[in-house]
Amino acid sequence: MSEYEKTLQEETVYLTQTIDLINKVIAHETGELLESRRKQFLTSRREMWEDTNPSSPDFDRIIETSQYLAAINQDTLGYLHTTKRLDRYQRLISSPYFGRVDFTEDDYPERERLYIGYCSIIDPDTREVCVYDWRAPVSSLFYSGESSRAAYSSPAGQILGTIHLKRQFKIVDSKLKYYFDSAVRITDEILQEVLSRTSSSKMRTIVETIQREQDLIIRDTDSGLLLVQGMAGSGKTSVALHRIAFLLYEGLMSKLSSEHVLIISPNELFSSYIYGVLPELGEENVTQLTFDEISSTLLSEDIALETRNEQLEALLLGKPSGTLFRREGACFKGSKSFHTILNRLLRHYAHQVIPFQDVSFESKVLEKREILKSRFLHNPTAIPMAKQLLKLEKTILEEIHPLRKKRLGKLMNIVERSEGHELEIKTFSRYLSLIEAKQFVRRLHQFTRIHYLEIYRLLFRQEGLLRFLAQGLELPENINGIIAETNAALTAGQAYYEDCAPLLYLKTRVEGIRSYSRIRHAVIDEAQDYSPLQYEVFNLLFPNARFTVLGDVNQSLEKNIDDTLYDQISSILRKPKTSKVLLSTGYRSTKEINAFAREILGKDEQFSLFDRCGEQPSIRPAANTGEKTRAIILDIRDYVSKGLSVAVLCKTMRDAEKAYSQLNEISGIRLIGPQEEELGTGPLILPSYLAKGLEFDAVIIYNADKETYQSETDRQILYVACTRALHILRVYYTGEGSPFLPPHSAGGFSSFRDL
Ligand SMILES: Nc1ncnc2c1ncn2[C@@H]1O[C@H](COP(=O)(O)OP(=O)(O)OP(=O)(O)O)[C@@H](O)[C@H]1O
Repeated sequence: MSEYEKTLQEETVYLTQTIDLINKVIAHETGELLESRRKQFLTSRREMWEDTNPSSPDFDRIIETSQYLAAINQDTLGYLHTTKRLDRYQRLISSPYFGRVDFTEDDYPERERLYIGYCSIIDPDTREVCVYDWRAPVSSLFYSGESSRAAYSSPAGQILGTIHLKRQFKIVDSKLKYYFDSAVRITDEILQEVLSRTSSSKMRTIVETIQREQDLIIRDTDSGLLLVQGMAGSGKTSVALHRIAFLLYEGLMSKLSSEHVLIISPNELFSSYIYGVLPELGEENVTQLTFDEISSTLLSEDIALETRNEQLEALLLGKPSGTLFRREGACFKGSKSFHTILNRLLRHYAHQVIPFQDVSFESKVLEKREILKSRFLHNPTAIPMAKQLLKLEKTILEEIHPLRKKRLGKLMNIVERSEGHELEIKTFSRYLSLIEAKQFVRRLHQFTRIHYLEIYRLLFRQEGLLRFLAQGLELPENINGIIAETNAALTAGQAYYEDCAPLLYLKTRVEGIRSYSRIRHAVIDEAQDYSPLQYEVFNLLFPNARFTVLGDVNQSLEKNIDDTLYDQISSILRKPKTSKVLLSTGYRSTKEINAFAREILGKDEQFSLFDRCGEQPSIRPAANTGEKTRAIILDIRDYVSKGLSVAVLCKTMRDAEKAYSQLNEISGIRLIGPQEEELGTGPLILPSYLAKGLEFDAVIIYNADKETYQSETDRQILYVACTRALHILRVYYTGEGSPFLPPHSAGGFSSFRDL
């Protein structure tokens, strides 16, 4: 028997013991715990019905019943918690762990064998840990370490020691298929195997093959702001989700739970794509919101909003020169300069625009306008403007309340003396008093009621105001056009997507929004899609949160940005400890696809290519649309027959609709638009911006011609589209190809004509 077979046998014995143990735990929990929880739960219910009369209107009884209800809720939660845990154990039986580390702690002679799995398994009799949760401090030894000397942080401090072995297992249906050993670094073999699988419409967990640089991000607990720049497919989203699972596990002590965590996601398709990951990691799902959803919740009562997808369609359609003005406007309204202008606008509004007036009652001045204004402006407690004015209003109304009573007496005298109301002196006097009060309140509201939307409108409506507030700042070349166009849209009751952030900023500053103050950790994925002003909004909306911000400056769709983005984010979010990490290995695509995408980008980026080889991407010029359509149909049918997921990616929705009209004879093919929330199965046609963050076994670029992909931002869109492919990439065009496509000969990429 070889050494390998001997070890395999030994490990099989440990596996059998572990499975027996899981069965013992299940039996223990089912038999004793579950039964006692069930009994407890039934007893509480029975007691409630016997001891109380729930239909009684008696107040004491209601309190009594609610106490019972609280107890029942507690018992129900306990019962559900146990059934959930049992569910997890049942699933663990098929694969209880995936790794092992042998470690000797300094000053202790014993060599410990630590098995690592999705969750801890503890012997209920001996309390011995047989499998450690991958998030436990000691499990970090499995993922980290370049040398045999290693350390992990425990509640008691740093534990130093020596790693003797790292072993990875492939266990399927409770059977040990094989294992790999390495001295210090977990090997690539299992990662190779995982990455060569076909994709599905749902994201998978990566617990078994988390790489060292990813693990450092997942386990970072110090940073108030963690910034991650990572190339396409480097695992940013996966790492973000595993980090949430880790923080929730860690947070058991600090009471961080799923309702305190929020993911800002690029669109609903993406949200549904990642929806299953946290439950698979044994955690509750956390709230996911798109920027559109935040805007809609907070602004849509006041104004009709353009969505991000609508904005992208408008920007991407047509020639870049045709949309220059809109692009300039969008860039300006998201800029740091515009943030300064908004701050100046608020100050200007408070000092110059709010029409403070003398408050008089019965022709006697009670409050001078100068005094009111100065009380408002010298407000040491940073209460938002609108709230402060409401406070002022309340004080004034309280002040005139006794005066109104006196005034009613006077009015009654007047009415009594006048003719025609002898029989209704009291009623008529009250009526007159009410009219006077209404007039008074209306006058008061002229300076105590302000609205963020009016403030924003003023910026574009009042001639010269924006230029006045922009003194010392650089304005876009087409500023007059931008002002006129924005004014027209706002007057028509519409806001462009790029106006949503300024409106949210003003609303939050003016009214003070508390809706998201419970959030203690915010994860922002696709960080490059947000402007500096949007980050200012995040900062205001989530004042109590730490942030994990992940992005790729090369995947911006409508603007050119660079690494300085992260410096800007850091200076906006201003957290005590900020860390920046780079992920430079792409795991999604084959080496060939990654190399192809890198050529499209044309930058000398520090990418390292993970060594998973596959078919060369092929560039396929076609003589005409008919030839192209026939070739694509053949491709799709071939991939579908092999069980691969396929996406035809176009630049815009309009292009996608055209492609669909030509390819709709393929059975089950679907056109995915912005309203779609699920990817489902079967071949798909969609614009690249909706495919952001997603992946497919085979990607077909529908029309990579010179006309469609010509600007620098088009280059990035093409890069995003190509990097969605795991195994196969085919790029079609008619006419002249985009200048960004790698030359066939240089890249060694096969061409349709050469085949
Ligand atoms: N350590 C890993 N082990 C196994 N698979 C991994 C690992 N890291 C990443 N992957 C896989 O690589 C693919 C890309 O991951 P992910 O979507 O998280 O990357 P990303 O950086 O967010 O990509 P993009 O920026 O292109 O949206 C996924 O299929 C993911 O499962």
